[in-house]
Amino acid sequence: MATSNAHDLDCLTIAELEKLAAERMDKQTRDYYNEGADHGSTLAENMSAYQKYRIRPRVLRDVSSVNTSVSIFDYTNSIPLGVAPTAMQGLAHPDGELATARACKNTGIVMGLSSFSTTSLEDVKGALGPGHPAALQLYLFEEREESKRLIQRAKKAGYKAVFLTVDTPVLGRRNLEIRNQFKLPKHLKVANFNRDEDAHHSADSKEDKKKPDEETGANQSRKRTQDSDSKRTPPKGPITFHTHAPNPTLVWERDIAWLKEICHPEMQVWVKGIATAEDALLACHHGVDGIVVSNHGGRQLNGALATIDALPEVVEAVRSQSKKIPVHVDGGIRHGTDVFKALALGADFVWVGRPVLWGLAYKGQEGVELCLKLLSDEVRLCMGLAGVTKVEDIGKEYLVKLDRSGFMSRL
Ligand SMILES: Cc1cc2nc3c(=O)[nH]c(=O)nc-3n(C[C@H](O)[C@H](O)[C@H](O)COP(=O)(O)O)c2cc1C
Ligand SMILES: CC(C)CC(=O)C(=O)O
Repeated sequence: MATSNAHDLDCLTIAELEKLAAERMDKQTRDYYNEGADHGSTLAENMSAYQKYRIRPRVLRDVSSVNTSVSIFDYTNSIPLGVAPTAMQGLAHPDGELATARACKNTGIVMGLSSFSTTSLEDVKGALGPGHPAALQLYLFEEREESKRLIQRAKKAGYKAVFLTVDTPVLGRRNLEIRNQFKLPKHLKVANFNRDEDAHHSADSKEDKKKPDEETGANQSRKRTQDSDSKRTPPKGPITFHTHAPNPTLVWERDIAWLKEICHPEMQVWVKGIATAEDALLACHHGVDGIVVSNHGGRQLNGALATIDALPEVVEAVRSQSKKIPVHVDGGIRHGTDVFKALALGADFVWVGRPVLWGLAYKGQEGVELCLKLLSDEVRLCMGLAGVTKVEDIGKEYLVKLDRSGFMSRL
């Protein structure tokens, strides 16, 4: 993405974008998008943990030409950053995921699409165009046939990868969502499921196919979480995120093998939601194609470590393996310097969630483009000021870490 001098003078930072978006969203949407699980300490720490690192800039290095691009899925992405999959973007703007897709296309940035999008995966891919890469985030349902159909549709539409979300065996406790009795408004639907075309495949009763009621779903989900294992039954009825996204039965051995069988060779299989070296090694052992270090933007296990703190052990574990797979990270990235720090700590690429939703709520496609442009300009500026002209040259020699007493150490 080329740096341009045209600025939106109302919005020069992601922090300003957050404020502008907050004024434009209704309470239910704002709370759903912005909250973290429980007390929100992991959500806050995802951001604040970046402040433990400072950049060691180098000078007199001819930074007249800075190349911020990286290759992902055989595509030249304009910056080492992608749009993380976030559910139900129709809540932010009537154009929803289509606006995000068009913005990704215009800025040369890969898009992650949530299974629980309010636009179908085919329409989103159509808006991105044939040469533009996308990854489908997957919640692997207990009803395997439903997931299989979704994967096959993604393959047909040209998605490059599925990102299996592994941090959601049960849904984290989001108190505002509970208090607001979150409901998808009637004019929106989870567009990849409960479609007429799916009806002939489904064994559900007629009664089960009535419009999803997310409030009832939330109650069902809470009830299922509280039930003991012996009483737990697979979800029945229409597919809603409260009932179907959490799947407590998933395990490495059976499910990764199943997924690879269905996806390969056309689509890669990644795991999203890794936070430890042990699980990174298991991911390598089970032959996944890539890892996203993530805690779901602090929306699942509150008290879990910040993703930038989990990243080094995951990178070290993956580097100890003979077959290297890419390690990406998301969570708390709000500035180009955060992107630089994550790359310096060994990430190959980063993904951003909420800032994109704020852009969408602010001005639809234009707002998402603004968000991506702000981050892009900041990455370029940071690289130039740190004395780095290529992304692959960003390494740990550019960072120091501050301990609690303010003592700085080289990495
Ligand atoms: C409103 C919202 C919805 C999300 N929906 C999904 C989802 O459907 N699937 C998923 O794997 N992650 C989902 N995520 C998590 C993001 O993919 C990503 O991990 C997280 O937003 C990164 O943190 P950040 O928002 O601080 O950038 C969602 C996050 C938010 C904020
Ligand atoms: C479909 C959902 C579970 C969406 C989600 O991942 C989230 O709200 O964090």
